[in-house]
Amino acid sequence: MIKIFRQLGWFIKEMKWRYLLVLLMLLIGDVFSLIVPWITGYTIDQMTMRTLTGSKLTQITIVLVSIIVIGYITTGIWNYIFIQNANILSFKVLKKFFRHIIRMDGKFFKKYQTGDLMSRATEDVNAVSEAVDFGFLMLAEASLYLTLLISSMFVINPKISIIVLIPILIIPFGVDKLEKTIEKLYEERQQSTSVLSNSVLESIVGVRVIRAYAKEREDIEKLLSKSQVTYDKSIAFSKIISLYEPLFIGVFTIAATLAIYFGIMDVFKSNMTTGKLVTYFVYVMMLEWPVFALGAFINTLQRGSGSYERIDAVYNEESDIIIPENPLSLEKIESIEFDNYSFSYPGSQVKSLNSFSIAVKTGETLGIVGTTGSGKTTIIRQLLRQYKLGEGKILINNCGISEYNAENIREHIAYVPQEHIVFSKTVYENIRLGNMNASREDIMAAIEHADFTKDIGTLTNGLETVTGESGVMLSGGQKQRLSLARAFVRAGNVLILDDSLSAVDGKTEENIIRNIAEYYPEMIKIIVAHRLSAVRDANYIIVLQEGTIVEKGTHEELMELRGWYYDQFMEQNTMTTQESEEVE
Ligand SMILES: Nc1ncnc2c1ncn2[C@@H]1O[C@H](COP(=O)(O)OP(=O)(O)OP(=O)(O)O)[C@@H](O)[C@H]1O
Repeated sequence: MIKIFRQLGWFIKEMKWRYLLVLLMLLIGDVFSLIVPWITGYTIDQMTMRTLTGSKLTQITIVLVSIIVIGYITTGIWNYIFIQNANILSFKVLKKFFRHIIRMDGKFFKKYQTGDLMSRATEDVNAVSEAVDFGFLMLAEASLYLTLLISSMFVINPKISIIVLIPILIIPFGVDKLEKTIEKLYEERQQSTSVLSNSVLESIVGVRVIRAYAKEREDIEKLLSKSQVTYDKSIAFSKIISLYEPLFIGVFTIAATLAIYFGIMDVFKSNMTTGKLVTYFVYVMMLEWPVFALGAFINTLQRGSGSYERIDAVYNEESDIIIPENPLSLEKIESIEFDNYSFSYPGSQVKSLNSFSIAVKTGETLGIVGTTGSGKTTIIRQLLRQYKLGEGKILINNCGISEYNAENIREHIAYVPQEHIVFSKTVYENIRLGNMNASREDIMAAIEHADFTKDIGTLTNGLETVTGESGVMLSGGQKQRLSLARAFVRAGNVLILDDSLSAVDGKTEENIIRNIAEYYPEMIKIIVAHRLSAVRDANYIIVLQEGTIVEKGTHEELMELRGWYYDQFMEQNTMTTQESEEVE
């Protein structure tokens, strides 16, 4: 339980003045609320002694009204500060969370799936902020109120107060017994929630494929079984949590019974006035709230602590991409070289790149072709520093790639990935993401170079058309050209197309390749393709098989070799000729 204070110590320290103000407000509110029973007892004694005058009654009424007003103001202030604190903490935790995951590498995203990260960023962050809001409030309220109440009770009757305190001492033992079980059950519940979130996300994203393959029933059953696990875990957690309430209520009832019994005995023995007994009774009744608050706070803080651990686990994940202490500054990428480079993905024994060597410099085009799964995308991922480095060297401007900051390298690269990421924004905003400083003219030119202009006219609102979630409003070819236009506005030194022309027809591909050569002559171009026409004019073409370069040269040289490239080219050409004959 103390763990949460260690975990959130940094926040409490940052917000110490706010917390002190809250404590002051609570103290004022609590002291004033204790005066009410005291005044009640005093008034009863005045009445029984027949000394209560009209002016005394007016004074008493004024004091009581003032107490209500002060209580209202102090409660308003601490409430406001607590809610604000919770919001500030959520914001800070989320900011750190996103900053951290955005820097993570491929290994991290293999370990933490999207649904899991979403559940940590929502449910767990809420539980932590609830701990700061409701949990800390309960703690402050319970400890302050209990101290004040018990002290006031001691002032009235120390003997009975000692007897009342005895059952309250039972609480820490009960809490200690329950704590470990609660911690375990909470972690299990959160874990199953993460698994469920992930499945729900997968089903929503893949709903079209599920329908197309008539897998609705199987998918619903899969989701139901995961929901059942989460339900069972939640019930087990709630059961143990519900043990808290009887513990605290039981303690309170014992304390109240003892107070009533011994209090009446003392009045019979004339050790206490009736008014004092009434005040004492009210104080005992008032014990119920802080005793309950103590239970609620332990419960909330424990959940907050468990959730903080789940968030902290993400914070503690370190990227394999080491940031150099004194990175070299990269103004422009002029050359890229892989020298005898080998790489295996984390946890894999297979070499996805094997003794791979190639060099390309400003103005040149490198074409990468080969069988599927031969390592083409892996080369790009290594250049973009998405995974740890392998053996051998990758040189940028003749210096080791690890001597630069990964972000600095990426700044100069305009990259069109295989999977097109389109955000639910307008077409214009989607393209502008490539370069937020790009002018409208730059964007229009990029659209033209991506051969996308003719499509804009067919969209409902032209450039202002909202693409819908993941670009549902666009065809596959349109998404590809939108991604291309985004890369063209980037104004980097390196253009990487990872099979980015696969969804466009031959004519459009030809236009785009011609535009790249004409408008971006200074860039280093790396084109990964299955259709060989996309790399035909490249300065170097490499053919990959199982991570190894098996053929290398210009189009003409490779055709002379009569190897894989030649066979593939002939096959693709025959298919294209047949297709055009069929059209005719
Ligand atoms: N994250 C990963 N973890 C482990 N192995 C991976 C990972 N990504 C790719 N691989 C493996 O590395 C090899 C090369 O994959 P890569 O994506 O580079 O192939 P590719 O040539 O681009 O294929 P395609 O033409 O189908 O896009 C494949 O055997 C693949 O299964």
